[in-house]
Order: sequence, then C-alpha cells, then structure tokens
Amino acid sequence: MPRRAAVTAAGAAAAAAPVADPDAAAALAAGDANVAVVRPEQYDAQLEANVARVRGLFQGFELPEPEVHRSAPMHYRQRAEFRVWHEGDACHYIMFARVPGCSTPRRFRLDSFPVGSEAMNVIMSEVMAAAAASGQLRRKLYQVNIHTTLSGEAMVALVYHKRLDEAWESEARALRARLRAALAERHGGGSGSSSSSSSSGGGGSSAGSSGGNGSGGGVVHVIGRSHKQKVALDADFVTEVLSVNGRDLAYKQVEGAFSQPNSGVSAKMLAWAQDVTRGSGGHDLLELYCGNGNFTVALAPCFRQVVATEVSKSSVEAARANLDANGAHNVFIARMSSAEFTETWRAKGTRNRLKGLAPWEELRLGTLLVDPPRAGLDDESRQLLRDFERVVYVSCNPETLARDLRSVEGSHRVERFAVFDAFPYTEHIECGAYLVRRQGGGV
Ligand SMILES: C[S@@+](CC[C@H](N)C(=O)[O-])C[C@H]1O[C@@H](n2cnc3c(N)ncnc32)[C@H](O)[C@@H]1O
Repeated sequence: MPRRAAVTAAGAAAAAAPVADPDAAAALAAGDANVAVVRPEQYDAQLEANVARVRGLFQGFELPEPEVHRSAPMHYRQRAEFRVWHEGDACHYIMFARVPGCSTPRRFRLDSFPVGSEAMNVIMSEVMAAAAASGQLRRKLYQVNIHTTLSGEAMVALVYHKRLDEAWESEARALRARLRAALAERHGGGSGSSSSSSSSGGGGSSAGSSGGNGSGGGVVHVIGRSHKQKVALDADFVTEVLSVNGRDLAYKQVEGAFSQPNSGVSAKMLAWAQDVTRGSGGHDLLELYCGNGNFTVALAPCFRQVVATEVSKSSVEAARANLDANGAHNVFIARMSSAEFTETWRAKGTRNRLKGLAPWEELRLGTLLVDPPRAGLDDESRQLLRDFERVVYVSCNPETLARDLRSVEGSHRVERFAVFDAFPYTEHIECGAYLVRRQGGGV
C-alpha cells in the first residue's frame, strides 16, 4: 500500500486527515500547491519533473549537467504560516490551493502539515487545542506562524485582529508552557514546562540535541502580533545550527524576517557555495541580498574580505549578530538596496551607509554572490554581473535566473549548475549557478 503522509504525519495530529474531504484531497493532489497531501513514493518523479522543467528553461543555453541536491521527502519545512478559520466557537487551520477547473483558489481545512517538521506538527495541534479551550487565545486569531529549527528551538507567532492585553498575555504564557512540555515530552526530555526564558538569548549557538528534521527539544517562544503591536513573551528569534562541511554554523533567525525554510537543503546550498568558491582566499567577495548572513557566515572564511548588502533592517541586524557569533570579522555589511549599491559602485561614489568601507581601489572584489527574491535582478544589478570575474547566482526562481544569465551569455560561461530541491511537491525549486568570465569576455 502506498505510504501516504496523511497517516504518518506527526503523532500530534495523527487522527486527522490533512484535508477534510477526499475529493478535495484528490483535487489538491492534482493541483500545484500540493503540500497538504504528500506521497513520498512520488518524490523521485516530482524531482525529475522539476529538473526537466529547469533544463527546458535553459534550452539552447550552454549549461553543464545539473548537480541535483535532494531534500528529505517529508517534514522538510522548518517554517510555515497558517490562516485560521472560525466557525462559531470553533476554529481550525486552513490553506488555499488552486484546483483544476476553478479560477480562484479553494479553501481547505488543514489539521496537519506533512511537509512541516515534526515539531511544527506538534505545535499546530497544541495551539489549536489551546485555542479551543481559551477564548482569549482564540478570539480574532487570524494566522499562526510556526518556525522550528534543526537545533531543537521553536517560535510561534499568533496574529490577531484585536489589541493584545494582559489577559491575553497570561493565556499565551500558559500556551508557551504547554508547548514546551509537549515538545520536551515528544523528545523524551522531562517536563520542559518551566516558563524560564530562552536558552538562546544573544544569538550564539544553542544547538539542541535533536537531529534530522526539526524536532523540538522544549525551547519555544510565543509572540503575539496585532496591528502596530508586537508582544514577545521572551525572545523573538530562534537559533538554527547548520552543519556545513564539518563545521557547525549558528544562525539567529528573527520572527518575520526571511530565512531559508528548508534547513537541510540550506546546509547543502552553503556547502556547494563553499565548494565552488574554494581557492578565493586572495580576493574579496561582494554579496547582494545577504539576508541574515546565511551565505556570508559560511563564505567569510573563504575570502580575504566580504562586502555584503541587504535592504531589511531586521535581517541586517541578525546578519551582524550571526557574523559575530560565528567569529567572522572580515565582513562589512551595509543596509542598502541592491540598486543603490550598484549605482554607487559603478560610479565609485560614496554614501553614508558605506562609511567605514575601505576605498574602492583597495578592494579586490573578484567574486559576486547574488541571492535575489523571485523577481530576480533589477536592471541595474543585472549590469553588475558583467563587472565580475566570477559570479555565484543563487535563485528561487529558475525563470528569472534564465533571463538574467542570458544577459551575460556572451561574457560568462556557466561552469557549475546545481538544483536544490528546497520545496518538494511544489513547482518551486532553488538553483545555483557558478559563472566564470570567458577568455576575452571583457567588461
Ligand atoms: C531569497 S532572500 C535571500 C537571503 C539570504 N541570502 C539567505 O540565504 O537567507 C532575498 C533577500 O533579499 C532581500 N531583498 C529584497 N529586495 C532587495 C533589494 N532590492 N535590495 C537588497 N536586498 C533585497 C530580502 O530582504 C531578502 O533578505
């Protein structure tokens, strides 16, 4: 009998089917947001289909054979957001998914999330049980954002359409104790119900004992959010620990800021980036879209110096903490958009936010790393590709990647190309391209 994730999902929601009615499940299975009903036996086929699609996008383009990096087939996602649906005094999670024949996405009940980490599934179930028992927690609850880590930490943000007061806070504290106990119990690690604050205050490593797929070990933070209001009972971040080429790297991941959702695959992306840039020690790296310093921390030891930019304030703060926590002291980070940086760099100009950076002529920026959002590079930043001998382009959208790489086809060749299966059972896939300037492919 084929193994269906619906029945093997975390013990937390074992009794519940992931989608309320079988027709909906079947429709979802045919749709492209199919993460509520997962068939691990189809993992290889779905990956092959996505790799074939990527190859198709690069047709006619000189591309080396893609290196394919697999995901865990189940429980691979460390973070996810769930909308909440209310019916009288009851509520449940829902998701919207496209269904063949329907012009608008349909709403489905969701009681577990097989692609989410096991800890996430425990938390989903406990939060709903707590909401059923507490009007304070339940009323006007709009969304639940769950973030877990391979290191055994977790963070839950409850998003409301109401002002949060002391009565809510008191119930949220009880929920936190309940979550800590449930995760510790699942982990076989005592009651874990103490309401003592996080073991992770400070951004350093707090690697837990869990392995594999984001199992919680009892460290859980609860956050309430409402219009112009944020209540963090203790910390508003978790510390993820990724093992990359034999070294543990600790990452502060802040609530609401970008972090890679599939930690297992993220570690593979970092190892690949180290591999392609090996031997770069004599020169400097420019990194655009550095986020919380995910690649920066991993690559800093491979370069003489790194200049990194990112537009989000909370991500820049997290990146600085992460560089410190991992002993990377050769990085200059500026909070700037990629277009602002590109304009300044091309004009060899100055800006307040670049104060402290060595003069341009002292920098040996030979490698560029970009990891833009789905839209890919803007027109200015695309021009920048031509200025570099070597480019590492990480992309969550192969279509914009293909567009951007075609723009430097004459000057650069793709020496390595990798596909990272960060989002199994969806149409999304992450890619990495390593470009080297062609002989005579002048600036
Ligand atoms: C796909 S994420 C990659 C982040 C990071 N490299 C990582 O691996 O976690 C893209 C990042 O680009 C940032 N970003 C979006 N638009 C930007 C822009 N115009 N200029 C600079 N950064 C931008 C986002 O805040 C986000 O952190």
